[in-house]
Amino acid sequence: MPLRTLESLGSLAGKRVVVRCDLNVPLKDGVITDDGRVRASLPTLNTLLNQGARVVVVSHLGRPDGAPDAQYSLAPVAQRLSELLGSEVAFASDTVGESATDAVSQLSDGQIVVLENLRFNPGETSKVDAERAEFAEKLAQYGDAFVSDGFGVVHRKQASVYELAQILPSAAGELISTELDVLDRLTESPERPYTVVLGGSKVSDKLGVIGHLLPRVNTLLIGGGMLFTFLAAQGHKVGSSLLEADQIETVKNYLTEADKLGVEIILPTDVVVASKFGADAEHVVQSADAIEDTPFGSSGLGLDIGPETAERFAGVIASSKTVFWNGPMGVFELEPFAAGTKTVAQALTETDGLSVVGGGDSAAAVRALGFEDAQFGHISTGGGASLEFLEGKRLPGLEVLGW
Ligand SMILES: Nc1ncnc2c1ncn2[C@@H]1O[C@H](COP(=O)(O)OP(=O)(O)O)[C@@H](O)[C@H]1O
Ligand SMILES: O=C(OP(=O)(O)O)[C@H](O)COP(=O)(O)O
Repeated sequence: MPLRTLESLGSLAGKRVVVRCDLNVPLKDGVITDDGRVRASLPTLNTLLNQGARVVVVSHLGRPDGAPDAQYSLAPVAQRLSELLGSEVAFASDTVGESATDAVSQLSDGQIVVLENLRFNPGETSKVDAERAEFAEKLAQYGDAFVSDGFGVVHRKQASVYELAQILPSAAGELISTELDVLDRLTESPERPYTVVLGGSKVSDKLGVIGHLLPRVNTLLIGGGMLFTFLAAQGHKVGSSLLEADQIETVKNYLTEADKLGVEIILPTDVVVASKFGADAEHVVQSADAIEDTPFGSSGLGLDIGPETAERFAGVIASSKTVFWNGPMGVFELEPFAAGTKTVAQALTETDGLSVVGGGDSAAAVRALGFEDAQFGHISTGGGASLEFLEGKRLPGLEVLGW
């Protein structure tokens, strides 16, 4: 079934429309360091505002624990949205309380409010269906219709993504439609060789997709926080690096399966090992099979792929016809550990084939390192979401919109 698009909702003039965006932007000391996801939400919001809808924006930011936590407030995001729209954006200091109710009731046609972080409420991410449904009912009181446009969360079965879409007349926004157009090209008949580059820190989330990706790709390049579980699976010690010890057996199976399928999984041969997590840490380039043999011993932690690995990855990317990349190769936010991510990004900009970068931090990384969006085939706002899409999974946030 085709995805229900905005047009299916008819004219929304004068109607209250709840819009689920993914405004989960990186923040440093309360300042947005990359506003890509806010910009990506503009087409749908402008379409609705121009129609004269009363727009109620909901989003999560970070992973707070189901209770208010000032460091995850959406207030700076509402401010940035106002600057980008060039008009006033109201902000409610709660999600379904008095402030939200007042702010929504005061909206006139063509006006917009951002409600506080959805994940300040335990119902949003609850594992109990009835709790999510109850929270969705509360959100539904603010809308006559629902537009789902947070592509980065369509793989999450959460109240504002799934249950809310079942309560109100609902459709996908323009961002979701655009994202799916590009990602469809990667799933239907990707030009080969097809390479997927994986890194980042959401290791347990993303290790799970590898099994499903293996039959679809020619080569997998593994960097970022994910690489240490692979090294451990090969029997190497990884010091204090990020490690998912309970995934080691699964990773061993991936390595065997890849052999059977003739898929190459390329692991780093060298790693940048640091004395601690910080920009001022001492650091050395070390062979990936001897991470603990540095002056930092078992307290050393791998924070980037090494230069030999980065060059090897760049070579594979250059000779690929389709490349999808999710997850920075290292802690790019700290200058000493940004080189691997930069080399990989540069290689993607130089490939003749289709290059797609996915993920909030990956997109932020390429921009922070000085690349332009136009140098890539597509920059997706969703990392986990696009990976799960590419592995052929049914995504709850899309299924509920008819897909
Ligand atoms: N070796 C590493 N150890 C710890 N964190 C890492 C490492 N490599 C990359 N990261 C971190 O991964 C984070 C991004 O991961 P993730 O959220 O999975 O990516 P995305 O948002 O693009 O999907 C970045 O903040 C980066 O600092
Ligand atoms: O940043 C996000 O995903 P991504 O890091 O996979 O791109 C989305 O906002 C989803 O956030 P979540 O992984 O906390 O559900």
